[in-house]
Amino acid sequence: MRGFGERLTKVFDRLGQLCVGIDPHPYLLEQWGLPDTAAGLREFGLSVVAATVDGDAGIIKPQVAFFERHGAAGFSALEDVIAAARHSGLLVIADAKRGDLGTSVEAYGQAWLTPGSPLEADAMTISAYMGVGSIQAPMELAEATGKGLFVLAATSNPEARSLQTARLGGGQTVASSIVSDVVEWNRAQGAERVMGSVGLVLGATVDFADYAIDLDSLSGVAATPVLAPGFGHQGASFSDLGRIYGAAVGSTVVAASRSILHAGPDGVAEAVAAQAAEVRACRA
Ligand SMILES: O=C(O)c1cc(=O)[nH]c(=O)n1[C@@H]1O[C@H](COP(=O)(O)O)[C@@H](O)[C@H]1O
Repeated sequence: MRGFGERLTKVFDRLGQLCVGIDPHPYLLEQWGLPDTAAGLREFGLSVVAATVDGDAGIIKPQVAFFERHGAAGFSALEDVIAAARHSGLLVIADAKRGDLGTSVEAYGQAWLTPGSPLEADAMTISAYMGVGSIQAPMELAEATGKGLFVLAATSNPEARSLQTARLGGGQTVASSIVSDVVEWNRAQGAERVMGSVGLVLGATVDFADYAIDLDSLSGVAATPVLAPGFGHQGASFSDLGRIYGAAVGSTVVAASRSILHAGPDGVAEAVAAQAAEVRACRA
């Protein structure tokens, strides 16, 4: 069985590093001429999946919260969107940002990472702010099922800064302690891997020096993948990819949602194609 890190490497090689976010904000639905209902979200999501395939990008990231607003019908729409994406060969990162402990977080992991489950994705976002040890069960599940996780470390929202740069007893920042635990996990799973399956969320709007995050530690054997939101609407530019991510740029999933989706139903495939090409060019 191929691990998530290996599958991600293959997508990077084939199509590049752009990840298209599926964030069906009510204002976007209106702009797209769709109702803010589960049916509207289904149509929106399926259109973005088709545009991602047409625009030659390989990864999508549905924002679960927008679907959850519509309860069971919203989850049913999300199941259809994820299934269509996976059927088209896209890698799906469920942006669920779940965080819990013990058997509860284990169940969240099972919901998104178990092969054959209704919401089966390729990876999910997860919070370790109850301690990295609290997400041990989904980390083990991801390894066992060939799935991936992206653990929130230095998030793109400015209000996270004071918490995530706080220093622990040993002097490490909270964010850098999450980074080192995850890097260690990937190395412990086997040095023969090009890329590990447990990644980190490191926002593109963040100054990692301020967070005392050592980007060099993410590269090398069993590199730690990075999920990088913050481009476009939140202010970061693809042209700064190398400056922002340094040694980790080769293992970075470059995520953009509103800056693509605002192109509307008629322009979204073109917007995906343009941004995917721009990311490839910045990495060339
Ligand atoms: O986990 C995420 O994807 C995430 C982490 C983070 O630090 N910042 C962040 O913006 N995100 C998500 O990335 C998406 C950003 O959307 P845009 O700002 O429209 O590109 C939203 O779905 C956010 O919830």
